[in-house]
Amino acid sequence: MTKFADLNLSPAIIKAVNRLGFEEATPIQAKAIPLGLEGKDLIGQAQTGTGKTAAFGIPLIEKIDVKSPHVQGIIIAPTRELAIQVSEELYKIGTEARVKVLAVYGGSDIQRQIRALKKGPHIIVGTPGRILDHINRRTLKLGNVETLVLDEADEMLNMGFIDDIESILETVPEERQTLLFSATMPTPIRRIAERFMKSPEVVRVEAKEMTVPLIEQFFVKVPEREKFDVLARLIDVHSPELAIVFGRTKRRVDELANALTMRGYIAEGIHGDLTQAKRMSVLKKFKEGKVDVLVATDVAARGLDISGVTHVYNYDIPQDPESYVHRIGRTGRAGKEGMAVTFVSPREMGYLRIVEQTTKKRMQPMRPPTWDEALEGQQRITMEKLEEAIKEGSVDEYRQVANELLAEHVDAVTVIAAALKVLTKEPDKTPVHITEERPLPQKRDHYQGGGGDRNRNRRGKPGQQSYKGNRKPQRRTSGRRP
Ligand SMILES: Nc1ncnc2c1ncn2[C@@H]1O[C@H](COP(=O)(O)OP(=O)(O)OP(=O)(O)O)[C@@H](O)[C@H]1O
Ligand SMILES: [Mg+2]
Repeated sequence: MTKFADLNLSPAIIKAVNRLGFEEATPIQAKAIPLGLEGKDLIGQAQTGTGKTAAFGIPLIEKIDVKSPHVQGIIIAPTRELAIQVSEELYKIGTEARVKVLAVYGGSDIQRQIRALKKGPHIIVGTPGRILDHINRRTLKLGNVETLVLDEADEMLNMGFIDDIESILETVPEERQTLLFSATMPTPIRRIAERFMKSPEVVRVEAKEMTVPLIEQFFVKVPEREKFDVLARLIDVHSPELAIVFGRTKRRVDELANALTMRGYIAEGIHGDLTQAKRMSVLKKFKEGKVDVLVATDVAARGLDISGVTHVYNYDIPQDPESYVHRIGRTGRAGKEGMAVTFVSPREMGYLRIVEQTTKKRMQPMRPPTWDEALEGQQRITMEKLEEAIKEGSVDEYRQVANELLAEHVDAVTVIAAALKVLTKEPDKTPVHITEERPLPQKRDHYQGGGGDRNRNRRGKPGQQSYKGNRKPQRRTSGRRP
């Protein structure tokens, strides 16, 4: 275990890190911070939610000369939300050292950003397009940049940002330090990335699996047209504190958010076609717990760090294993537990196996809950709420009516049952419309017909996990839903 105090950091940073409640450095931080301080180029790869932001943020901040008015560090991130989140974390780490951090991203008032840029920020965090825009307007000068970071580098290169990134790099001095971080770094992408770097060191946290062990991973084999009912029942049974549902397309995200709302869940969708203001307000409500279920596309959720996400549902299995890793990594962060459930239509089983081969982790089969089980789940939540109210003991104002009710009805159980019924959100059968999506093109997994697969079939069937899983992540007992 490495303490931050052993990492040769300045007192201002140690103080900030303590204030953030970080007790010791995570493994990627312990490895990357010393190399980063030495000025080495780094490719950092570690599981989701293990503190990569501070792993590049701390050495970056240490090297800033706060007396200079120039931009000395630039971080490029694939989405606006991520740029904001990273700038907030760096601000917290650097506040004691008086390091000024500014986020620049599209969809927000450029004049205001220009004014903020004039105030001499030391570090800029931004999306590729908006950074370039400022470079072209000459409102952002990168001639004094010493450190450049690409957060979620593989995603940015996948998204076709390579030309933008190269244009940005042309304005950054060559003798800079370049840091590149992600939970996944497929080899071809890494080769492209290395073009920007000088004999980079690869810092990787050796782990048996690519995913976090604290995330329990399940799959449910379910035909497309039954998916929505299964999703609703799973949410009833699991009663997540906060849940994220991933859909494959923007239309799917919109339809799912609407359908969930019609069934009485507090759900909202987020994807790239929404205005920046809308995206930010949805995320804010989700973080504050005013929205229980966030429905999202892959891109919208990369890197997002929202505490309290206990469950991730992949309504559609992702096309590539990397997006699976990033999706489920929205839960199980910073040492917390989480559960991930992936829906897979029978024809898509090949994709599931490919995901498992990449992550080196098997998903356990989960049986879809029945309507009765969903009801039972909701009844249990009502009961927990009642127990809590009893424990709190603040029910005196209700004793009078309780006595009246019991005087009128002979059977106390009937009275309580009625009260439970009123309080319970019964599983809803409101018809909803979800456009059917074609399954992904059939893909054969490498092991089909081989020993591994036979083995799995034998194990899979009788040993099926119940819909409840083994461990259930802690649920917020105060329950927000009526
Ligand atoms: N040393 C630490 N001790 C405790 N918590 C930490 C530590 N370092 C970072 N954290 C917290 O852990 C959470 C996850 O960190 P972060 O977002 O940097 O993860 P990440 O590795 O970038 O994940 P992803 O791959 O999803 O982007 C954040 O809330 C962060 O504040
Ligand atoms: Mg990150």
